[in-house]
Amino acid sequence: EKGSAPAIPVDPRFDIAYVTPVTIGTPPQTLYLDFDTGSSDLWVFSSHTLASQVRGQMIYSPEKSTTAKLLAGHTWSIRYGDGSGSLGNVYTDNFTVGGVTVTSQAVQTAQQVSTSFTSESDIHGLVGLGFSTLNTVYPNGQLTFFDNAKSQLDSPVFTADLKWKKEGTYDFGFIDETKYTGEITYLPVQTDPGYWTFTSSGYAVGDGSFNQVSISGIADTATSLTYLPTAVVTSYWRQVEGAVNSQYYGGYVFPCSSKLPSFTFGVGSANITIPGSYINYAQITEGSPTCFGGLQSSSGLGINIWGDVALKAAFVVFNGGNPPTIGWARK
Ligand SMILES: Cc1nn(C)c(C)c1CC(=O)Nc1ccccn1
Repeated sequence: EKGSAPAIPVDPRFDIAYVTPVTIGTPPQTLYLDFDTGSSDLWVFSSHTLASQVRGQMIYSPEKSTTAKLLAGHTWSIRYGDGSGSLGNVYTDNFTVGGVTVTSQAVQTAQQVSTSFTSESDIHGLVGLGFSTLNTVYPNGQLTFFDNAKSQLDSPVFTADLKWKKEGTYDFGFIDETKYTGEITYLPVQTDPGYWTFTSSGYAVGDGSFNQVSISGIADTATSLTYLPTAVVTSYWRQVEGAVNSQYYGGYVFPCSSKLPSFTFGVGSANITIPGSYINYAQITEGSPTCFGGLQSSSGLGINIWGDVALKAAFVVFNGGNPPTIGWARK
């Protein structure tokens, strides 16, 4: 079995996130969810979510699904690294993405969500694609959609082909050779504590020399920006006239009129180049001449994060085989 589903940019002015249509239950209820390789909970806005915290999101109503079953005595509560979070109860139900159906998927219904989720009406929940060890359901942790689907997939993989301000795809169970150029370079994955953690072999700014330095970080499809060590990020922004690391805005900002250099990162003996345009993330406010950078320092996060700004420059294979590996190709 294999499947394909679109990764649609939320607010194509700047790619805050990407959402993918899924159906849950019988008859099928459609929601648009943010697929997240940086977490492992599948949670949705629901008929249980506090009305004051719902603002236009589609919701899943288990009481309207003949195949929904309450997972009695189970609750969940998740806190993301950016401080956002949600919590609630758990059902199992039929869950379909791009034609691939898992018949008894744990669907975590939100009773409460934090303000950043309430304010993003285009995101109706998350599908965790990290390792199931990170799942927060208590007292028994639940499996991700990918872990449940793996055995029925032609190959135990999924791929991310995210695009700059355009619709991309998530493929499940196969590798689409038409989606990339050259070869895929596979790297080992550290699965503890449960992220897709890999080590990049270095970086270059623009057409500058390559700095061979190991950078261990997570591939995170639900994080908009890319957060790397301060030394790397300062050497990048030093090349941009007028760029400053603003306490006020919480990161590097620069004149929107700047022509940004590209950023190249090593994957084994190969490399991926992020065009400068992808690193011009957004104006700080509508119409402002000051823009916020897509490449920011990871100091204070305790982890380096290869978020959408980096991922959208590549074709990425999340290989759930034994052992798991992560594949990178140019496109
Ligand atoms: C900003 C940040 N710090 N740390 C440690 C991490 C892991 C992040 C990224 C993050 O929180 N991503 C996120 C937020 C909401 C929903 C899904 N993913």
